[in-house]
Amino acid sequence: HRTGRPLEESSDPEKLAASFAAVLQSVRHHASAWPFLKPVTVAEVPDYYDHIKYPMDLKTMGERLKKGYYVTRRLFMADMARIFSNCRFYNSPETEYYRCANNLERYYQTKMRELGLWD
Ligand SMILES: COc1cccc2onc(N)c12
Repeated sequence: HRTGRPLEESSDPEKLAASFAAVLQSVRHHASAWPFLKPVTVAEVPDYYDHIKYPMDLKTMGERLKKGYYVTRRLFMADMARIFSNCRFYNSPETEYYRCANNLERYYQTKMRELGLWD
């Protein structure tokens, strides 16, 4: 639960980064996060980068967070959405990957709402 001013009004970048870190941490620990924990390798998927021009993963997001890249909600939400859209673009709907993307995205949105970061 949340206390104090609604987060979306807080312009405090440190508070925002702390909230993004909390969302990222819980998303990383979700059972459906395993395909997204680190970049897809060419070894695993030789043609992946012929199809996916803007790859993203949770490890890269953690690095960006540490570097202070996520100065707005929009930047954080764009990278997270990219993880799911890449997965649903590359994989067919009946695959385990596609199901993981949908499950994890639902959980992510719930966490964002809990922190007053959604809409
Ligand atoms: C290990 O992750 C994968 C392996 C194979 C295809 C994939 O599409 N999206 C992924 N995250 C993925």
